[in-house]
Amino acid sequence: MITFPNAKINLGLSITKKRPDGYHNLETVFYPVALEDALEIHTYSQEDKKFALYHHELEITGNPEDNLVVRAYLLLDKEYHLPPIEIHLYKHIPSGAGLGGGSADAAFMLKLLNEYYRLKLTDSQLEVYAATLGADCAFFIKNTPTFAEGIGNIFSPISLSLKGYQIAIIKPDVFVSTREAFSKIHPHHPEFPVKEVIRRPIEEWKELLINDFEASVFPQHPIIREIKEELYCQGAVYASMSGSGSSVFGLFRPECRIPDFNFKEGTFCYIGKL
Ligand SMILES: C[C@@](CO)(OP(=O)(O)O)[C@H](O)COP(=O)(O)OP(=O)(O)OC[C@H]1O[C@@H](n2ccc(N)nc2=O)[C@H](O)[C@@H]1O
Ligand SMILES: Nc1ncnc2c1ncn2[C@@H]1O[C@H](COP(=O)(O)OP(=O)(O)O)[C@@H](O)[C@H]1O
Repeated sequence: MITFPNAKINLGLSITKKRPDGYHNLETVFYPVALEDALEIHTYSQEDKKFALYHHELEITGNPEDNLVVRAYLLLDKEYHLPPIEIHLYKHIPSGAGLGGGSADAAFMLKLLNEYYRLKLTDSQLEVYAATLGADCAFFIKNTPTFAEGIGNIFSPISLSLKGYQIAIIKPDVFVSTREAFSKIHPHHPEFPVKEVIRRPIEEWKELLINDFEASVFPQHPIIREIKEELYCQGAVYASMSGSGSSVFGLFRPECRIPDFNFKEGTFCYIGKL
């Protein structure tokens, strides 16, 4: 059985408070994007080991047992004693991009196992499992535009549709550590709360909708700021870094002709429709 975990972007991201447990409270809108990995599982005939993971295309660092799809499988296996499985992960969403690719893979693995082995878990139950795998992982269970607060795990649905808009996602060949990005933030409540700005016309977002990580990440990696500026030069109605970086997305009106970008070699570029 096969499924297609998709990326997300952050529309606005305010870091409001450092918590006693070291994590931070934040406010953001997660919006799904059709940039997809492919994830396939089969029951494994060789019963001497629990799983075999094969990944294809983009590289993922780390040991197989640390891969989030494996962690998702082992989490459900602990409760439901699943058969051994063979996993094929075709990676198209760049890692460490602020696009939530690892979290999407994990959430889609939970949904896939639920269907394949008829576990009859509800979305709410799947969200509880997903939340243990990563702060933004549970978003991908329902996978609809969502306002997130708390550590990024308390959700309320929002009615926001960007249907018809085009999106460009550009990721330069630089790595931003989420943990390090948080350590450079001075938390504060925003002048214009994300939840309110998002209800305004998209033309107003450029001045009002802010990703707090940009202020700390741009000075260290000027290339990310340059990409954002280029997206505005090319006609984006709104552009921003996603999550803690290092990708930047630009939203373009349906009728806008997106040019062929000419970024440095090693830069990831995706153009699609919302
Ligand atoms: C901050 C966001 C916004 O979208 O960044 P991106 O991952 O998308 O870039 C996400 O919520 C991230 O979610 P996720 O990537 O799952 O975070 P985790 O693995 O749980 O945490 C990585 C590290 O970031 C820090 N962290 C994470 C979330 C949070 N609310 N406060 C934190 O301080 C912690 O130091 C933690 O060890
Ligand atoms: N299935 C997976 N896909 C991508 N990264 C994974 C996966 N499993 C574990 N990881 C690890 O998670 C880290 C963060 O990846 P990812 O979630 O894609 O980035 P981000 O949180 O910036 O959106 C990577 O450095 C990688 O080592």
